[in-house]
Amino acid sequence: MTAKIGELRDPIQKMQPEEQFSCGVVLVAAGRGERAGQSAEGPKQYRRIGNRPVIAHTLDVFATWPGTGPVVVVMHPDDEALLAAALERMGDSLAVSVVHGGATRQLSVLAGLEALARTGVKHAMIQDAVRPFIDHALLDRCRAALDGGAEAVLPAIAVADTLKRATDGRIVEETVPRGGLYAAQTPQCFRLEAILAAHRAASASGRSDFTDDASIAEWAGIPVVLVEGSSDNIKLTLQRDISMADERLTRHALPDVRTGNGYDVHQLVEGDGVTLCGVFIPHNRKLSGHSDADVALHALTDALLATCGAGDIGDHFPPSDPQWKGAASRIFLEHAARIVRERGGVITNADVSLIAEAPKVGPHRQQMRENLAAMLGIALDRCSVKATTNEKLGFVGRREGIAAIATATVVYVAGSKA
Ligand SMILES: Nc1ccn([C@@H]2O[C@H](COP(=O)(O)OP(=O)(O)OP(=O)(O)O)[C@@H](O)[C@H]2O)c(=O)n1
Ligand SMILES: C[C@](O)(CO)[C@H](O)COP(=O)(O)O
Repeated sequence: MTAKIGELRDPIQKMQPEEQFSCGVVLVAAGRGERAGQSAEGPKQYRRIGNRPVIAHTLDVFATWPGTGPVVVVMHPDDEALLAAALERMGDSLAVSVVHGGATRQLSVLAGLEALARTGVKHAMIQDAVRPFIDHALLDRCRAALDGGAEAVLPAIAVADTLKRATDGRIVEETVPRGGLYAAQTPQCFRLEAILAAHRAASASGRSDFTDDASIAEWAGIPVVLVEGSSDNIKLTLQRDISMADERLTRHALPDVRTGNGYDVHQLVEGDGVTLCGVFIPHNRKLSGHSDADVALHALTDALLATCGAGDIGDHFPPSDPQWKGAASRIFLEHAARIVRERGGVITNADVSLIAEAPKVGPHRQQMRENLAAMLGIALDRCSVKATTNEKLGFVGRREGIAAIATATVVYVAGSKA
């Protein structure tokens, strides 16, 4: 993703034609994170949790949510390099622009809203960069309230602790009844025109100390509707919040191991040999197909694509396309491996079973495994080729065709785009 200060791409380009919802995001990230303390990685929004900057996790949630329109990131002028590095792996799924923030959160939000207003979107979600644990269900609840006509939507959770008021933080004065009290979260969502007018008015009247945007709406007389927040949606405020977030994403995260399977069959016709796992084996038949009909590589290509929901071989290489006539099937497998890697996948195993009465696979097995290892760029002991006859049963038994079954195992790294 490349974004320059002030640059903003057309927000509508991301929208489906039939989609009425047009909502941009203001992501405030211009704070100094003083309560969290100093760090070599920069202010808290750039600290690494789960091996990625906090802000990248937050942006990821919007990048994968279908309602997201243009995003304005509000940054501190000193953080240009930190932000550029954080955005580096985001890909092109978001239309991001960047503006400079102000001395308080309120002023930063105003700068973001002014930029977002230039895109023409109807709604704005205002989000703290330091709340990386928002989720799609929460965004859906906010969207439903906006779709229902709300001018201002506040995700919040009912206060669960008993509340005390104390004079100097040491001597309790009273217990505050907690009924009807809620802890405010972000994203706080608004009809853009309404919240921008409220923010401008607040600023013009000399106020710059509102700690959230719902309170500016309240101040301006805009009714604020509550939706259920999420107890996971904490704001990373102190060092211990950052440590806990890192622990949650790194140490306790299950490895994202995925398997995909693939199956393919090609007919045997008169010919002089078959190609299996890239090895040509002389034979009195050949496999018929649009490409070189390497049934093993086709099954493995499908298995790899299945680990990241990337469709099947026919989606990428339509049999109707003349350029694939007679093509070497390694092109298909290498393409699938590239897609997996681009999405953060590490291929850890490739297993192919061939089902054929003839020719004999055994003498070629080692070469086939070496071919797979080279095509996938992985170690030989992660590649397996097996063969069996079909005990003379069915179409394989009648030597009318050869079938292949493949299983791919891929580990996707935390924060990958798969
Ligand atoms: N002048 C400011 C202050 C805050 N924020 C942003 O508002 C969000 C919530 O603010 P907070 O947690 O208070 O962050 P900081 O102001 O950075 O923290 P601190 O008060 O500890 O310095 C953060 O994403 C922060 O980057 C901002 O964009 N501009
Ligand atoms: C906007 C906010 O995250 C809602 O809870 C919060 O008000 C930010 O507060 P801070 O004073 O900037 O930490």
